[in-house]
Amino acid sequence: MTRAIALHQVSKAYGRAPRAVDNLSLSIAPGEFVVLLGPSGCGKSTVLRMIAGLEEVTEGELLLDGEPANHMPPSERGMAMVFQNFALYPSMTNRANIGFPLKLENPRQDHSERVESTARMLGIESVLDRYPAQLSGGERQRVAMGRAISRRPSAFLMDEPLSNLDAKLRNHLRAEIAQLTAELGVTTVYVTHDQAEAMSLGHRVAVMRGGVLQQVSAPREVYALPENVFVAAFIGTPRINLLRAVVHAPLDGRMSIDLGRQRLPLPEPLSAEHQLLRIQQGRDLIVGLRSEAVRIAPPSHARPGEVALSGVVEHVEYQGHEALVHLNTGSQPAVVPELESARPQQAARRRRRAGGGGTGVGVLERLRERATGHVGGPVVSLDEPVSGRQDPHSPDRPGLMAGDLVVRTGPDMRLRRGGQVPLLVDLEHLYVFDQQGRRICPLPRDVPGLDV
Ligand SMILES: Nc1ncnc2c1ncn2[C@@H]1O[C@H](COP(=O)(O)OP(=O)(O)OP(=O)(O)O)[C@@H](O)[C@H]1O
Repeated sequence: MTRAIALHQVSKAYGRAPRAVDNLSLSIAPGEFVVLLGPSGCGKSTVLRMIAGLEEVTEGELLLDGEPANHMPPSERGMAMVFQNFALYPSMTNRANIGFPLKLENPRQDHSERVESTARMLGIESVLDRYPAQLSGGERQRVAMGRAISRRPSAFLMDEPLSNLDAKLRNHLRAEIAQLTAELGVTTVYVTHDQAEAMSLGHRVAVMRGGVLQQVSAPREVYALPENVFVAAFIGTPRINLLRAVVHAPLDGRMSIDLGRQRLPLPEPLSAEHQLLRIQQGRDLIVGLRSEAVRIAPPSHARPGEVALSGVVEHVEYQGHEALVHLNTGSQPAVVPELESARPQQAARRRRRAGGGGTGVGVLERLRERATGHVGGPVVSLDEPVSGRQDPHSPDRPGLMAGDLVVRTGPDMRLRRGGQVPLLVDLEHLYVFDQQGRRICPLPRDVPGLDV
């Protein structure tokens, strides 16, 4: 039988260090495939190990099929773990490795039929009588999976099972894991720091940072409706363009978003969501534009909802099937590591107590200051501002950086470095994040009293 797994406000502390997992709540339905995604050290494996019973829960409650399970011994949980390092017994044949858990459970029974049907499922019948050292990495990981499956566990817990394999094999095994877990219908919790893997495998993806759960949603939703700037920046390749911005809302004129040297005029009549941006007037905000929201085309080609910008070509990355064009639009990129606190609510309260929160101090300074005592620390290796590298096209505006926007084009578009190109921005795909890095446009679902 497959299991429901629920964590209620679960925390894990190792000694006096900041909590490795902080107040995490997550309910996983029987048969569901949930991926825990986040940068190294964010607490993913610790969550998995608490579910397995290999790590004690410091605070909060773990429920298995609705029953409290904080103190249930691992062997009674009926779960199987698959790790990154295959951990097979080198002196046993692969057949004996797969059959080992069955033998432990029931030493007198003949398990050969179960071992062979498991091997068939994984396409490794022909290597059963070899030893692990005689296998390729992919075959070894299949044997490790076979060992986990053979006992017909009620849940699979997989900790980066593919990260030791080369890219081609990883893609191949990824598809196999998806198929296998779907066929078996077993609840699966899968840990990875690879967003592409998470997006392709999970029914839902749980994004963590600094021990704190940031968002749990279906893959499409984490991409299309990231709850904060950290999730927006962690999911998607190339990374979302994040630019510092200010809303400009004159009483007698058209509302626009000021990106530094250029403005994005909001289409009229204003949508309800764009209307609400009026209250943000004058505050430091962050605009998010995924590469598919911007295209290189003249204003005369604008479709409804598209507005014109321009940019200077800094660099073109050819990728074969497409090219990524790095442009300078005269705006200032927002720096992600300090942008979003792992605990936005607490951080906001602290700032209010300190009497801050106005518009006098730059958002980056405040966020950087907040990040100093932060459990997560610097967690993403995203672009830092390059000191001393100023916009060569705007000598009167020191501090502006080159290459603030990345746009996708077909591989054949001829672009000259330093040349000016016209851009069209699709405002349907515009994200706006507030000073705490929370998404405010499109509106979050949980805004009380608002129905737009
Ligand atoms: N046994 C332990 N004792 C002390 N600290 C630990 C222990 N295990 C993990 N930690 C700390 O807890 C935090 C979370 O670690 P964890 O292994 O869960 O992260 P992770 O997201 O799985 O990282 P990775 O992707 O690198 O495996 C880290 O700061 C780590 O150093």
